[in-house]
Amino acid sequence: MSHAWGYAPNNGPDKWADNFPIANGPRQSPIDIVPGEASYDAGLKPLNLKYDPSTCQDILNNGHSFQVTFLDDTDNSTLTDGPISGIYRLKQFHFHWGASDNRGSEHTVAGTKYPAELHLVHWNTKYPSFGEAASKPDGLAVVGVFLKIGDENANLQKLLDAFDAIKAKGKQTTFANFNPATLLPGCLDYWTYDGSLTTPPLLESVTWIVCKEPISVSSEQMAKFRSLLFSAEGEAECCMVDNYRPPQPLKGRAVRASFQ
Ligand SMILES: NS(=O)(=O)c1ccc(C(=O)NCC(=O)NCCc2c[nH]cn2)cc1
Ligand SMILES: [Cu+2]
Ligand SMILES: [Zn+2]
Repeated sequence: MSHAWGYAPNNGPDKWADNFPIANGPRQSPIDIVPGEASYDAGLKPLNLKYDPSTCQDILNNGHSFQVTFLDDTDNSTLTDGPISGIYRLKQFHFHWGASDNRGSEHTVAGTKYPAELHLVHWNTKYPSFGEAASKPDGLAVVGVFLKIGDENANLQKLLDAFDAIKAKGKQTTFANFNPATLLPGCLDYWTYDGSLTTPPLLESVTWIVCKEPISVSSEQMAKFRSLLFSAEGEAECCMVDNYRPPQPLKGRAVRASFQ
């Protein structure tokens, strides 16, 4: 799928409003999460994530991230409870990362940037499909998990081992029996707020659920993320790095915490 938008100076986040005016909308993502300004909500339930590895389909380089896509025609891999009502199905997960370890996440915590951020994308089954749900205010729920430099992450390594087959934009390969739950932190305390997709079309349909606890990634593993390309085969090679949108104005939104 070809795009005009990207992360370069000529087509990056500061230019997206030209073709997607919602970029300046009232509920844009990501945001800077300020823990001291989040309000504890005792009514928030624990996250209930139930993933079936057999729904894992393939891994692809879509030209702005790499994505693992799931079969979403059954309720085998779902998100329930947490801040949402009803059943949301897992569609895909992907990451955002930086050119160096000091940046890369989309959400920030009191101004702190992490080297990468995982997004697990789910859609509300009250709607017939992901595409339909993506245009509804309660259509999507994305679980965000920060990556922090530390021990090598063996579960993450399973993804990185597939990178040689998806180095360039448009490359895709079968990727079976991966359990995304292995990428979740031990503690599922979270912040939640109403937001949007962080890439065009920037639709304001996302209930964001950002985990407080990061997972680990080694610096060598981060270097492997940066070996992917924004460019397609035959094009001038352009490393896939800094594929993150910076924090957007809160515009009066409340950020709730599931923990005290
Ligand atoms: N970062 S994030 O807020 O979690 C997020 C951003 C975009 C999408 C999305 O779904 N984006 C449109 C779309 O329909 N994507 C499929 C077609 C496509 C375009 N480019 C690659 N695949 C999903 C999650
Ligand atoms: Cu795309
Ligand atoms: Zn994302």
